[in-house]
Amino acid sequence: MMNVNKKVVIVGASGYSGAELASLIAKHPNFSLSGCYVSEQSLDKNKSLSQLYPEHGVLLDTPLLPLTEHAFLDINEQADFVCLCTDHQVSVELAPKFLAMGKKVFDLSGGYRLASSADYEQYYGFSHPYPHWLEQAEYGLAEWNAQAISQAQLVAVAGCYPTAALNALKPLKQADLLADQQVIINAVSGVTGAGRKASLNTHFCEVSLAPYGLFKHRHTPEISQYLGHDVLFTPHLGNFARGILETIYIQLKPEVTPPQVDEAYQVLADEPLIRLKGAQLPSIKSVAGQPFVDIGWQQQGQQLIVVVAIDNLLKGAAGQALQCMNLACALNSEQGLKGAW
Ligand SMILES: NC(=O)C1=CN([C@@H]2O[C@H](COP(=O)(O)OP(=O)(O)OC[C@H]3O[C@@H](n4cnc5c(N)ncnc54)[C@H](OP(=O)(O)O)[C@@H]3O)[C@@H](O)[C@H]2O)C=CC1
Ligand SMILES: CC(=O)N[C@@H](CCC(=O)OP(=O)(O)O)C(=O)O
Repeated sequence: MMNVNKKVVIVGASGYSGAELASLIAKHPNFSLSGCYVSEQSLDKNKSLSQLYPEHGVLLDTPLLPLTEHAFLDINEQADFVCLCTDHQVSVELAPKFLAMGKKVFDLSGGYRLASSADYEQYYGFSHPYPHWLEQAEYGLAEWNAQAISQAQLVAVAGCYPTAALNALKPLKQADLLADQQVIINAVSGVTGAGRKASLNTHFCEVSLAPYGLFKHRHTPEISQYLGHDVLFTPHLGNFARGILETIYIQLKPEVTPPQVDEAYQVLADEPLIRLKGAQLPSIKSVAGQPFVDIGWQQQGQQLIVVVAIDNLLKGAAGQALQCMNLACALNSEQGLKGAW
């Protein structure tokens, strides 16, 4: 094993993706946690992570520090990598500060994922203040952009729904099997996808199974941009804690045969965190709490239905962020992930 030892800071460590990432870092042979931060006003400041997440026990007996001016000085001195597990606009403002210190930044939000400033206005509701960094950011879709991720100073870790959709669709696009029609993606996410903060939509008594964000969800341009194909994406919130399942409806080009589709997926056959299921269809149960992407498909004539499942907090957030950090250190991207399951 290479002699790598990187000190990692997590900002937003009390949130669902931040705590998951802290737990992965604490167990990783080449990384150590050098600081876990929350906002200056946080109700959780100075609590320990294990107080909030007792399931992690002493492993995360580390304090949640407020991100004060002094904290920035500490981070400048101590950290190699900074992971932002914060809301988009918080990440947009924080990233340039850490980049100016020369840190490598791994942003789990959507703040640096899209190429177009106009898309930020339309889908995120703000005008992007740092187009220079937007241009520099590399998209953190580990299996598809490893070389760029390994060199980048700013990695915009891919979104949860896009991670599932892109791994399911890019093999078909790359093999030129998709007809021109829009691809239709129906997705269901568990409630941890909405983060830890309280809101009426995620209240236990309110959660059911319901669609949201029709035509305007911010993951529509993210999937289209990195697939190079139009998609109609509809997310749903389901009444379970974690996991994403997407059912994807595809019109294939004329004459495309099932063996050609099977062959297209072989591009992912050697990826340690991707499990190709063929005609066996994935479910949330087989991926929840695990770092994998499960992909299954069935074809009838020129219609293809692909079903893909991931855990939103692992492959959809913290697990993929860890893959990107591994790539930045020339480690195997699954280091600290695969052996644990
Ligand atoms: N949950 C998921 O499945 C996924 C989430 N993401 C993205 O990752 C990011 C985090 O998501 P998630 O973990 O769900 O969010 P949470 O709401 O669970 O956590 C947000 C964290 O940010 C902290 N925080 C808020 N404001 C600030 C600030 N100004 N400075 C420092 N820390 C701050 C919060 O603590 P406090 O408010 O107490 O300060 C908390 O620790 C988001 O951008 C989300 O879109 C990406 C993929 C999947
Ligand atoms: C269930 C739920 O609310 N999910 C979130 C998406 C999860 C997420 O955090 O989005 P990013 O991957 O872009 O960061 C949503 O639809 O806004």
